Amino acid sequence: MHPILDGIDLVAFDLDGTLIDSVPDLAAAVDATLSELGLPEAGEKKVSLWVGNGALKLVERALADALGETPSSERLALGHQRFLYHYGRDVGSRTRLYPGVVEALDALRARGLPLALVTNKPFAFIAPLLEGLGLAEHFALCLGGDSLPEKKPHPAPLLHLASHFDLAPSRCLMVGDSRHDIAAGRAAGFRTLAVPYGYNHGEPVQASGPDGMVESLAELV
Ligand SMILES: O=C(O)COP(=O)(O)O
Ligand SMILES: [Mg+2]
Repeated sequence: MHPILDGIDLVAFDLDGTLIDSVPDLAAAVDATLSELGLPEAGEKKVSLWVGNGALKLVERALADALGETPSSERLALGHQRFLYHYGRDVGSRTRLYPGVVEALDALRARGLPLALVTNKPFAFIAPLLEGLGLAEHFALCLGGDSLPEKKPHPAPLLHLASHFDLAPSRCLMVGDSRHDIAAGRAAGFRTLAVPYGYNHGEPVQASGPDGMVESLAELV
């Protein structure tokens, strides 16, 4: 086991960019939304830079880029609604697990460590995605970006987890791909571990100062 797990009793994982490469499906839904609104499509490269703060922010960034200005609240509300519709129609057909994810989750579970999922993605998309990937049974608790009044980088979802499992935050580890995961983890008093292969607005996640880094989750176990 990786030394970062010493003294850890709960491992919380981010989803997009950490466990799954979800940008192909996110970009398809963003592009379907933009086309419907008569705007040019964005493509996967741009969408990968906008992921990380939930669906509403993703749509706001896409509309601002296409329009060259901040979208009106009416246009944003419509875009958000259309994005949720398009993403919900096909949440996972092009989404893939990153290498090492299944081995890591299986090995941690075999050691009796409870696993949690803390994503900024809307809660409604979590179950269909996990089911499609064969991970429906792996997590003792899942929180989405709309499960609580605050989302990452706010510490509230992580503090909720620690208290749900009756653990001191210092016995919990947050594993993620973006500065929002590391900031939330640090603010909650969790240990933090970053992966470099996901989405962090085009910046290296090392810059946010995680307690550890692994190239692949397989290194955890
Ligand atoms: O939905 C997002 O913007 C990002 O989701 P994540 O928190 O699982 O990376
Ligand atoms: Mg992420």
